[in-house]
Amino acid sequence: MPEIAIVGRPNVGKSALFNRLVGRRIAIVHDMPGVTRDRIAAPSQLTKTACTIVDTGGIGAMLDDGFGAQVTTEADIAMSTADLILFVVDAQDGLTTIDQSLAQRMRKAKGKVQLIVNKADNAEADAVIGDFARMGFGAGLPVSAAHGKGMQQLADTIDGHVAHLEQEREDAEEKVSREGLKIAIIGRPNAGKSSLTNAILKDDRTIVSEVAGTTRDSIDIPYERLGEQHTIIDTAGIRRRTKMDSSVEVFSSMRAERSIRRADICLLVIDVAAGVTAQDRKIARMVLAEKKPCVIVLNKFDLYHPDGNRSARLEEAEEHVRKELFFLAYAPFVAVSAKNRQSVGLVFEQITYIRKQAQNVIGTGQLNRLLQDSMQKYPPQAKKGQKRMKLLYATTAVNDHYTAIPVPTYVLFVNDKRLLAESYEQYLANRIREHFDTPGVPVTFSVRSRNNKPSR
Ligand SMILES: Nc1nc2c(ncn2[C@@H]2O[C@H](COP(=O)(O)OP(=O)(O)OP(=O)(O)O)[C@@H](O)[C@H]2O)c(=O)[nH]1
Ligand SMILES: Nc1nc2c(ncn2[C@@H]2O[C@H](COP(=O)(O)OP(=O)(O)OP(=O)(O)O)[C@@H](O)[C@H]2O)c(=O)[nH]1
Repeated sequence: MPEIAIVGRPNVGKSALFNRLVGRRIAIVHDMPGVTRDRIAAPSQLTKTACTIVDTGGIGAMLDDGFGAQVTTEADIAMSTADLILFVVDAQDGLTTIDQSLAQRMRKAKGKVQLIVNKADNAEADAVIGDFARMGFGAGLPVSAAHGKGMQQLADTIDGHVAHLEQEREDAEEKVSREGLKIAIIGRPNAGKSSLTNAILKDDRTIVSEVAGTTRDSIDIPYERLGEQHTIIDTAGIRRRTKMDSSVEVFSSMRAERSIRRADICLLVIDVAAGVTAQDRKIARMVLAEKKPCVIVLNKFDLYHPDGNRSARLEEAEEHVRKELFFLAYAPFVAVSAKNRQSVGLVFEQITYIRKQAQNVIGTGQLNRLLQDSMQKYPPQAKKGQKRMKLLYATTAVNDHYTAIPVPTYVLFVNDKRLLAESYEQYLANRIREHFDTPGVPVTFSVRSRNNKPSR
């Protein structure tokens, strides 16, 4: 559901406006540290379209170092999470320096900022409205939350914006259904990528050969499966030329990288008979770096201790692969024999399951509760002489454009990101994984604090 955030310095009337929009009379108090979205977000009652109104006021209160920092943090949260920001100023106070610094901060999100001039109760107030235009967000919409003035125009503005978003989403969905799921088949030369592609397509459109790196080029193969559109990106090796022998691996990893970027999901083909090699690890790291959904395909399983019992072999193979590719722990794996077209259906079972589970994006309220709860159970350790890491607020940012498999980034707003240890981040990631079953999709964080620019 689209999110409309109300941002502004203290006392401009954010709560009053919030209450108007959500149809509540009583003011909401923000006296709890670590307020979660539940207490400050509510469905809009005034608009035609369904959306959530979020009052950011109070989120930054935990910072206890002045409302300047508080308001800035709230604006940052709104910018990274909201679909539309209602930037509220006070017609009776006129333009203040805090308004101006907020404006400065929000300039990069200009397209989604709507200036609201509140407390425009009467004609006198209208006189100062022109001043606010200096901030660069237009003249602003004059309203009076206290008297209910301008509420219809405000509702119309929000509706207009939501309709625009809806159109964008529909266009993107249409594109996805047209193009289908883009599946990159990657792996080192000779792992069996072409064989897997053929097994999937059940014909011999690509040439399979005994020599490493024989396939001509990476190719996009559109095809339909059970009424669903897919595109297979077959990242084949390169033509083997004698003088190029030593660079075969370099070229193939460049190709792999390009394919990974374009894909919605990667099938990382491992020649299980040969074991995980340095090049497999390199390609796996590319998948992780691009934050792509992934299934590990253990190919040539027919050659892996063929006489042993299947489940024991599988267990052993899994142990090896998990150990070698520990950083790709989110990726489920399947053992197949592409050449014999064995178990190839399992690959699609995984893809379908991943796709289905990925549609359940965690709600902000749930996420905040889970993380606060996790932090209470096992609080972050403070190093000597250092502050303890505090989580102000967490939210989920799904990659901007609609994709077949959305990959969320968990945005954590903390007091100081330098206090967040990698092991602690891992702990939080594991908690998320435990509670929200999204196999095949990486759990990644973007950690922000007011002292530092976002870097992760
Ligand atoms: N005259 C007038 N007063 C208003 C209007 N809207 C809000 N107020 C008053 O302004 C004061 C602050 O309103 P709030 O809604 O609490 O402001 P806020 O921005 O949420 O404040 P913080 O919670 O401190 O961030 C209250 O005394 C409101 O009654 C308005 O449209 N006109
Ligand atoms: N035993 C066995 N051999 C396989 C299997 N899959 C592929 N192979 C063989 O492995 C070799 C390489 O297979 P390809 O599909 O050409 O591998 P590729 O990854 O596309 O190779 P490049 O084009 O070099 O990147 C061929 O000889 C295949 O017959 C399998 O499941 N079992």
